[in-house]
Amino acid sequence: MTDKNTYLHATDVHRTFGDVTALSDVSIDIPAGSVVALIGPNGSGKTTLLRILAGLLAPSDGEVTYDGPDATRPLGYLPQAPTFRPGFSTRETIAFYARLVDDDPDELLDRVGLDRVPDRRVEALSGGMTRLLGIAQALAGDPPVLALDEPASGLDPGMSRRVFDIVEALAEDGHSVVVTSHDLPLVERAADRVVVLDRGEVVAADTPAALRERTGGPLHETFTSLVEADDSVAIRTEATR
Ligand SMILES: Nc1ncnc2c1ncn2[C@@H]1O[C@H](COP(=O)(O)OP(=O)(O)OP(=O)(O)O)[C@@H](O)[C@H]1O
Repeated sequence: MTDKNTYLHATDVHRTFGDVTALSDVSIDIPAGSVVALIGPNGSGKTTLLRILAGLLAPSDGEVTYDGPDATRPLGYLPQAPTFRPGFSTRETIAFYARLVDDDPDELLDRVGLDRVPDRRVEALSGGMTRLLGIAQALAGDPPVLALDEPASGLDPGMSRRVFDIVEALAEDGHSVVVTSHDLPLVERAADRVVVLDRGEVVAADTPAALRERTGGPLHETFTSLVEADDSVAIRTEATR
């Protein structure tokens, strides 16, 4: 049975890469009007799950269903390392994406704080600015579901907060937002629900407050108590990439 206010469902998702199991029987719902944060150690399967949720990678088993409203663009996606075609300015780049979905490029740039550098070539943007342009691209067309892979990574504290403010505002507007992040204080502040992955499995899925109650301390303490202290999996799988 699916909740009609849940825009995206992943059911029993399993994904392998050769002999590496990246995800094992993962089931999660991404409700409308909320932020779901995927957290977990490096190599725990967050990006793989996000890409499967975004329809960019097929699960080896299980399924993902979109149950949101009809939309020109149902889902916006920010990759972990957004790249853009060199030789074009920030505004030309976002105008390309905006035109596809009848959106306003200047508003998109303004939303992510890039309105001051419309003429800068994309190859001259800093790492953080490139990420912000990626977020603007993901927002184009106002998709009901946003899947953002580490949107605040590499950003200064002010910009990180701004990005998470955008994330929260999107949820308040009724969007479904699923986000991966290693910034646990920001996750704790912004997420309605936190899914903790470890070695491809969901080891906890709850509200930040409920997770905090497990240890009585901040989210990073719960995180540490939930995930196994062993980096051998990440090292082993790195060799097969
Ligand atoms: N294309 C691939 N080929 C082989 N293994 C892969 C591939 N993509 C991911 N993996 C493996 O799947 C596992 C999960 O990787 P994933 O990138 O989803 O982790 P993550 O939680 O996003 O990590 P990080 O926090 O470092 O970004 C890792 O062990 C990784 O090495």
